[in-house]
Amino acid sequence: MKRDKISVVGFMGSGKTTIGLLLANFLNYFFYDLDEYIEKKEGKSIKDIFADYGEEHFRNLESFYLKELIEKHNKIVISTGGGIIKREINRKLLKEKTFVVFLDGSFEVFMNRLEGTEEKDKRPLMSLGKDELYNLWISRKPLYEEVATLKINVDSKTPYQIVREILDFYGKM
Ligand SMILES: Nc1ncnc2c1ncn2[C@@H]1O[C@H](COP(=O)(O)OP(=O)(O)OP(=O)(O)O)[C@@H](O)[C@H]1O
Ligand SMILES: O=C(O)C1=C[C@@H](O)[C@@H](O)[C@H](O)C1
Ligand SMILES: [Mg+2]
Repeated sequence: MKRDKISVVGFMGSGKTTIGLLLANFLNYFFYDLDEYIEKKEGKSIKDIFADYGEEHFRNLESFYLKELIEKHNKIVISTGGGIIKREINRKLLKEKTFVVFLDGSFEVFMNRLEGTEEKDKRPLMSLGKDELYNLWISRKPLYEEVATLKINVDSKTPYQIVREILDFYGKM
């Protein structure tokens, strides 16, 4: 059961959406990006959800829709939002029900990859100062590690190389 559900976790800009989609295509699994799923289900952008109802409300939606996706589907890849590991209930669910890929790497690389992309403006937390964002990454890193079935360093690797590594490991499980 657990093998049929893959989740991708990591900080903003680590490549969750890119890698998750490519991985799903290789495996012929369904693909869901949790951020996009929430926006579609709620008919509102994440930025507007944060602005109108606050982060706590967004976190409630995030937990609700994560559970819904995991319960509803098999043969699925879910790319999560960067803050999914904040809540213990999400970490427990991810660990118990999915094969979790943590996209690790350097903060500078993540920030450079987001620079100049549309994604940057879509993420309310990207308006935090660089020091605050860095501290957020440092405080979250152990939580990503706690849930990870597989940790991959994504610095200086193409998306194809990363997916190949995941598939190599996944095939051996
Ligand atoms: N391995 C890689 N090498 C080079 N560029 C990459 C790599 N992975 C992702 N990118 C690029 O980096 C940017 C961020 O990637 P992506 O949107 O997949 O990250 P994310 O983790 O989903 O971010 P967010 O948390 O903001 O949703 C995109 O422009 C993407 O094309
Ligand atoms: O790192 C975070 O806390 C977030 C990351 C994004 O993927 C979105 O889920 C949202 O902007 C919050
Ligand atoms: Mg994304």
